[in-house]
Amino acid sequence: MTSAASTGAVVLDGKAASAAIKAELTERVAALKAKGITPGIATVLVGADPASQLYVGMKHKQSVAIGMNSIQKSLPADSSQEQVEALIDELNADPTCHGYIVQLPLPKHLNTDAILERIDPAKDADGLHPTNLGRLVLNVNHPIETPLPCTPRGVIELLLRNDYDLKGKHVVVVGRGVTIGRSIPLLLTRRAINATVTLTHTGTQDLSEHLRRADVIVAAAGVKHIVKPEDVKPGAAVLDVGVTREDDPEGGKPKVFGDVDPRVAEVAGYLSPNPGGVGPMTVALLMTNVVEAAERQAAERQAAQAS
Ligand SMILES: Nc1nc2c(c(=O)[nH]1)N[C@@H](CN(C=O)c1ccc(C(=O)N[C@@H](CCC(=O)O)C(=O)O)cc1)CN2
Repeated sequence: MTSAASTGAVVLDGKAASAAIKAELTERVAALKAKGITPGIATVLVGADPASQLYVGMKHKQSVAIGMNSIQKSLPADSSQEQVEALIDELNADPTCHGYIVQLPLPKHLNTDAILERIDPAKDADGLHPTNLGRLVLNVNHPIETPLPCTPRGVIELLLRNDYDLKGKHVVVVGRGVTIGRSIPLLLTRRAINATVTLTHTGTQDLSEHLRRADVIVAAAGVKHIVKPEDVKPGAAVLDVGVTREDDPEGGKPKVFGDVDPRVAEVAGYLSPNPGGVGPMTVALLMTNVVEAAERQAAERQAAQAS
């Protein structure tokens, strides 16, 4: 655990936590390989959005580094719904692929919901298939543990790996997107965690008042610096998840901003940097979801052989 030298806030270092997860996964992948199963992860990228290309590239590189088989599928931006769905069918049928994601956002002409719904729920590495989200709502983990959305899982893992106890804490989530805002309250309120959650969004009245009551803030609205230092209770844990890209008027690289004003470091007790906080955890938990899918397959194979 490190403190930001000038502020005293504990830095929730996502690079360090994800490195620890990847070291653990490397051993689990080796154990699967010893049983004749190489966990396979696939990504589907439609179009050439630079940020999506970066994220898909990171997923591929890190999966290979821990010994997984990585399959990268790309389609042009003007692909039809049928072409994307045909690729989904191909991955559903591919026995070397244990889990995969469709990189979001998709080009606007495509029906994202229909594409996500076509993914085999057992291979849904993002945990965004309606069956898996429904199982999360119902809190059912039998006969299998449902794949959970990666960023919410990453936020919680980042806190737990920094010995932050969420039990009884009041968490205010900002943002109502399905990848984080809508799903993280369901995880935080599980009995094993026992936090209490307020879900806010850009339409919330008196957002500052809600934020000031929070022990933990998860900022995932995608609005540059929506969380200001005066909104944060001294000592609170603040996790910066949102990303806003602004073009450089001078033609340089786009500038990247988080949802949290950097001056929050002067007030917060714990702060996840952005970059270097929740982003690396998302990738680590994605790989975890796929390794878990391969482990389930290994267990099923063993059970079939025993019977
Ligand atoms: N199908 C999905 N699409 C998207 C998801 C997702 O979980 N599933 N989340 C985001 C993008 N994302 C993963 O896909 C993602 C975002 C950021 C990072 C990350 O590690 N960022 C680095 C900074 C990288 C840089 O800009 O140089 C960091 O925070 O340190 C990983 C994954 C939207 N789409």
